[in-house]
Amino acid sequence: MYSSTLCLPVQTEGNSIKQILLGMKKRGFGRGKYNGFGGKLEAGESVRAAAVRELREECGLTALEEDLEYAGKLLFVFPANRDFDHDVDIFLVRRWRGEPRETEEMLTGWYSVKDIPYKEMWAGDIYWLPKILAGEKIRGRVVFADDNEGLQAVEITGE
Ligand SMILES: Nc1nc2c([nH]c(=O)n2[C@H]2C[C@H](O)[C@@H](COP(=O)(O)OP(=O)(O)OP(=O)(O)O)O2)c(=O)[nH]1
Repeated sequence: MYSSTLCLPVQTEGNSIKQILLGMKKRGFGRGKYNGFGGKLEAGESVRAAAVRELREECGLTALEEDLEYAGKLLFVFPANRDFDHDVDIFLVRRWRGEPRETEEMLTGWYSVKDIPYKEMWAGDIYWLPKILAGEKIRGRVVFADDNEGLQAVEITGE
C-alpha cells in the first residue's frame, strides 16, 4: 500500500465554490481521465510537501503548505491488483501563485462545479467529490472491480 495526494484548486464566490481546476491525464495511471493534481509521496516526504510538489509539477501552480485545506482521506482498493492500493489525502486549494499551464502530464482547464465531466473521471468520484465541493470533510473507501475501472463498492462517511 502506498500513499498519494490529491489537490483540488478552486475559485470561490463568498463561501461557495464555483469553479474547479481539473487536468486530463496524458500518461500513466488514470490516462485519459480528468482529475485533480497529485501523486505518490517520495521517501521521507511529508504529505503536504508531496501535495505542493505534485501540484506544481502537474499544473504549474505554487501553493504554500499552510494554504492546503484538508478535505478528507480515501482508500482506493484494487482487489485484482493489490499493488495499486493506495490512500489519498485530499486538499482544497483556494490560494496559489502562478497560472495553470499544460504540463507533460496534464492538460488543464477550469470547470464550473455545475458542469464537472464526471463521465470522463474515475467512476467513484461522483459519489464523493460533490461532498467535498459542498464543504464536507470525508473519509471512505472506493473498491474497484476486477477491470480496475468499474466499481465494486463505495463507502463514504463524514469525518
Ligand atoms: N479522483 C480519483 N483519483 C484516483 C482514483 N483512483 C486513483 O488511483 N486515483 C488517482 C490518485 C492519484 O493521483 C493517482 C494514483 O496514481 P499515483 O499516485 O501513482 O499518481 P501518478 O501516476 O500521478 O504518479 P506519480 O506522479 O507519483 O508518478 O490516481 C479515483 O477513484 N478517483
